[in-house]
Amino acid sequence: MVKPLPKEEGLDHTIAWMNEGYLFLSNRMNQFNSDIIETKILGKKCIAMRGPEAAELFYDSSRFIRYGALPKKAASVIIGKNSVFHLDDGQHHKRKQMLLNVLNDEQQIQLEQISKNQWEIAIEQWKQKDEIVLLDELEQLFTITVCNWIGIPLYAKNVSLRTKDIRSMLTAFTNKGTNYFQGNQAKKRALKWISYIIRQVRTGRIHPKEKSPLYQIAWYEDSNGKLLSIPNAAEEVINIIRPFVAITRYACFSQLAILENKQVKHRLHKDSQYVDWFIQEVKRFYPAVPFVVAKARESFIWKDIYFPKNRLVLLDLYGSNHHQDTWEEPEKFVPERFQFLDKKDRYKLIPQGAGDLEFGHRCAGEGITTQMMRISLEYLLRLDYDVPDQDLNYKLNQVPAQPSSKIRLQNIRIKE
Ligand code: HEM
Repeated sequence: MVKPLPKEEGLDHTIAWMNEGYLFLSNRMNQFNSDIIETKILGKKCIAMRGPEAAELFYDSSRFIRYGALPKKAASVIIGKNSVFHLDDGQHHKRKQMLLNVLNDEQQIQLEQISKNQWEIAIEQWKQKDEIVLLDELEQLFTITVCNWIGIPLYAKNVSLRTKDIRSMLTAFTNKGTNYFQGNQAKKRALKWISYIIRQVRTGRIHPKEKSPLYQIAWYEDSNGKLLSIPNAAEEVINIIRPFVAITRYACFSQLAILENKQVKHRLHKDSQYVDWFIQEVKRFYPAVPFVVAKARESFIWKDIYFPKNRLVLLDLYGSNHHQDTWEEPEKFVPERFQFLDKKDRYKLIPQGAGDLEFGHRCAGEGITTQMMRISLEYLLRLDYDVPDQDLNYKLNQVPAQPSSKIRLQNIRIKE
């Protein structure tokens, strides 16, 4: 027997979604006491679901495809029209392989060194200032690091503009979409910039190191043996730069977690196992990507629910990471909970997607995100500073979320 899906009254719920942000889906699921509901956003009917079983279904590529799932506006500003996010089956697998190769262990070692050098330089500058705004400083630090690592020349005079453009892309849908125009302009500038660099590589005017991300993407051939078009190659480069700079939010939230949970600092200094749990808890607890979208490949029935062909399906990432059936006291920040989580479980902790890394759409940068969070923690823990009065709250209806004050720190000095 097919069950009807609980759904809220009303023609369309886009406004409610903009008002409620990360909580939009959970609010309705809690209200209907159901982990699967129907809703309508941007005029499209969607099935929304949460929890580990839903994640397992969502990442079953025999059931779902990505092509055409994201609305065009979001697709063009956030991730580009022909990027890996939209590909399915063999084409997806081949492109994902290339990206995973770009982000391999050897590259991560290079990245570690570049990142640490940039942290040392930044801290020397912070020591000279009365006050820093941590998020702003980190955005610049991460922009320089990622460009350096990818192999993109970045001149000092352009650092502020490039950093600002990446921030505008990240926040294009913040403030109920009013930042969209800025985000779109920034994306166009970034595409022009990176397209120029790809052209320079292909015409032999720039010689990036053979294994560098820039080299690999510029010379990548698709399944038909053709090089990616220049805009498409530029999109894939931007799809590394943009999420890399997004890690700054996690770095700031780590700092917030330390400020708000005084007991964790001591253990972070002493216990590397605890550092792992802490990073996982930051990723679980604090908001990043609210949900992911796919489209039903064919009609099917799951748990007596009918999924029609082409129906949009949303997996609630934030709601899954805060679901009380999966997590004990989910609204408390408790790193120790991760000592009990089976590391092989691919469907419970899902801030960066779930399932298989190679064959599914799970985030290609998960390892790098953890690595950068660990380095950020290591350096921030070496510092002493004063924390002036400020608004450290973050809003769950602002996507992506960040502490309101962006974390102001004063009188920075290195610990004795
Ligand atoms: C703040 C840190 C990050 C968060 C919260 C995050 C989150 C996500 C999410 C939710 C997805 C989509 C999964 C899906 O569509 O089912 C994704 C995919 C992806 N991410 Fe990340 N990500 C982060 C950092 C990174 C970094 C640092 C990189 C690269 C250096 C990266 C590269 C990618 C790529 C290439 C994909 C597409 C994978 C595919 O479609 O197969 N991400 N990420």
